[in-house]
Amino acid sequence: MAKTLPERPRAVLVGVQLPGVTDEAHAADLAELKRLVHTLGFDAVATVSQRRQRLATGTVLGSGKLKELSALTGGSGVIPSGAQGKTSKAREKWEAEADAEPEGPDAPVAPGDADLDGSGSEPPDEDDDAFPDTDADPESDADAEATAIEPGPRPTVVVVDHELSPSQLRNLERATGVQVLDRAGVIVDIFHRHARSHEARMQVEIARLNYLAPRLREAPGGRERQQGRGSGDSAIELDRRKIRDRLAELREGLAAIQKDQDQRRYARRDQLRVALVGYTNAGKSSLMRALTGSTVLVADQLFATLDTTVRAMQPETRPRILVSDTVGFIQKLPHDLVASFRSTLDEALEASLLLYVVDASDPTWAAQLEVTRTVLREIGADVVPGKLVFNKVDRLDAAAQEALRAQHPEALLVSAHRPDDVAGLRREIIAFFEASMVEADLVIPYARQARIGEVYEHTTVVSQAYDETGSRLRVRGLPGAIARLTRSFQE
Ligand SMILES: Nc1nc2c(ncn2[C@@H]2O[C@H](COP(=O)(O)OP(=O)(O)OP(=O)(O)O)[C@@H](O)[C@H]2O)c(=O)[nH]1
Ligand SMILES: [Mg+2]
Repeated sequence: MAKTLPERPRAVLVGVQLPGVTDEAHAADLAELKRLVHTLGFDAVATVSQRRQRLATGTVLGSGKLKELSALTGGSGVIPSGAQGKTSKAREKWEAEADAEPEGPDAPVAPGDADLDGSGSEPPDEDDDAFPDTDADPESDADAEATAIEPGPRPTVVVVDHELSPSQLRNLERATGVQVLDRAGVIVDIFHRHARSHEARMQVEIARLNYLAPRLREAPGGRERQQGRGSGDSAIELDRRKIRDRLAELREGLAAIQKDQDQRRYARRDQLRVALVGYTNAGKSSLMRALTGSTVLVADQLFATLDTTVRAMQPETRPRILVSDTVGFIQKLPHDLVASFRSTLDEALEASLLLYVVDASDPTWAAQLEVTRTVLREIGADVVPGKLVFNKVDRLDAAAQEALRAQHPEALLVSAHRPDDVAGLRREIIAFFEASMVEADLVIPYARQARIGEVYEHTTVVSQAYDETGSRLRVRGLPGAIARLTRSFQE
């Protein structure tokens, strides 16, 4: 069976637990990194974790841990001074030693884990293999403790749970002998792979080039590359110029698309709009599907959705209510990505109501909600009225649901998979808009009867009467929409 599956590259995860980060938070971070890596198509087969006061400037990890990591990947464990070719020797050595590596499940890491807190007696760089088991990881199958590694071919990628400077990246690549990615790089790559619409693709490319540009400047083996091309500094300079040109081209293209969208947005200004926002994988698209009957992509992946989709709630209300599905958030989201998705988000955030969708079955939901709130605050969307929606409650037992209700009496508890819950959410949404609607009279002269459809589109018509001037409609709608209709029929 396994043979029919294509081979997935194997990755080693690296995380440093900094002061102030609890064991749980650290484990959750690494579990999330594992999911990110999985989404990218790699299998995380080992985790190297270390407690440190700060990231080691040159290599993130201390020298002992770096050796341990490199033993897994077949690297030398040291940063060669410009020389190449040590890797293969180290590999031979590693192969010879591999069998001797301690690998037992009862390796003495657990006790260290328990008594490390506050003891301060451990050397800062070494020995700190204690890594809390990642049972928070929903996809956890065989989890690695420190140096434990799943049997199989040697990992070919190292993924570090921190943002790396270009030189840290280069040093780690030299020491481990394999490709090294940082968390931001993984996220950028996932975005790159999942972007569908023209706009999303352009936005991601901008973020990607911005991410790559500084790394290119100090590219690993920059010297080797220049030698290869035989053109010295100018090779990098050329690449940089190409990137600049491409960025300019992309920004121009994006501006054109956005102009187009501004127009469409303008046309929608009177409509009732609600946006689903929240952490990635919370179930926004699932709720979107359930509320609108649309077929947006739902997937157990991080960042399945990158485009804002807008659909009318079904069955259609009068006036109709538009629902937007948006890109999800994640902690340590690369800044450029937030910036490049700003316009996509802006569109959604023009909504009158934000539904903060939370995966209540995720033990870290509170931290995820905080990330969502922070990003929305940063883009100025915290002033939009919001409603907390705990999703996936079908995975919670009654006691956990009760606790959640007690903690957040204002929130709605739903499962996107239960039609009754979705109907309840729908009622809440309608009630929200009802509450902000006002009643008014509109007079539509006979000469303008052809445009009466506009009234029905933007308001609820309570009653209709005719007199000598035209039809007189009693309507309910948002104050802005009524004001605009009144004006347009008086002109
Ligand atoms: N058990 C359960 N699973 C759910 C529920 N809602 C969504 N899911 C699952 O959660 C996963 C993610 O759902 P999506 O709707 O794609 O989540 P999203 O928030 O749109 O995620 P991104 O677009 O990646 O940010 C999918 O596997 C869904 O089937 C729910 O209420 N209960
Ligand atoms: Mg989605």
